[in-house]
Amino acid sequence: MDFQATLFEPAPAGADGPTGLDTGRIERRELSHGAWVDVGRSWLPDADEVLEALVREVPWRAERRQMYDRLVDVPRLVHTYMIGETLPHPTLEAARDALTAHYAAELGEPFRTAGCCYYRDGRDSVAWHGDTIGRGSTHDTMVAIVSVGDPRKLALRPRERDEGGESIVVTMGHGDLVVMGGSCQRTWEHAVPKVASAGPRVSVQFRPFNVF
Ligand SMILES: O=C(O)CCC(=O)C(=O)O
Ligand SMILES: [Fe+2]
Repeated sequence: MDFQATLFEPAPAGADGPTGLDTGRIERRELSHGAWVDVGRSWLPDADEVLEALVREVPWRAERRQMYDRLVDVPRLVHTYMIGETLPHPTLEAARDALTAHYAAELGEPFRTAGCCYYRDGRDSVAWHGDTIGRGSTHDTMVAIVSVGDPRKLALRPRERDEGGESIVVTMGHGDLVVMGGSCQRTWEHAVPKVASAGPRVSVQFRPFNVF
């Protein structure tokens, strides 16, 4: 099931004004177990330029992981900008800072790192997981994702599925913002499933210190 616009509570109007990075347009959906997800459609300005800069300038790395007795390719390219590193487009830095300001009261700390994933086509994906390395496994936190390029689905499901909680899907389109918050990383899992056909998509995940 896709998100209906009507399922979202309008967020309190922000003081950010009508220009780009308007955090007043972000809408929240409460999930179970104290998890929630915020969505801002077409939120990121300069999305075409940002996509181009990301594809061109990020030092993309292919990873391989041990799977039982064999090494398998991780089906996407990755790179993480650590604290203090310059991001490949100024709009990404402006976005991170706007998100830090918007969520300051609720999050209590800035977004610091920027994880980048490059999904080259529909075969690239990320399997079900929570971002539970570091404090996300024990504390409420946030992971803010901006998505550029072809739309892909972010699927979310409660970790304990015997309680009847069904999974939901948020389509992440070009320039969209999706923030997973509250207990989402430890009580829910998320995935970007493979699809029959898709063009390139890059996601940038802003995280606080010690959340991965
Ligand atoms: O690409 C995305 O939007 C999600 C990526 C993700 O879940 C992760 O890197 O932890
Ligand atoms: Fe994740």
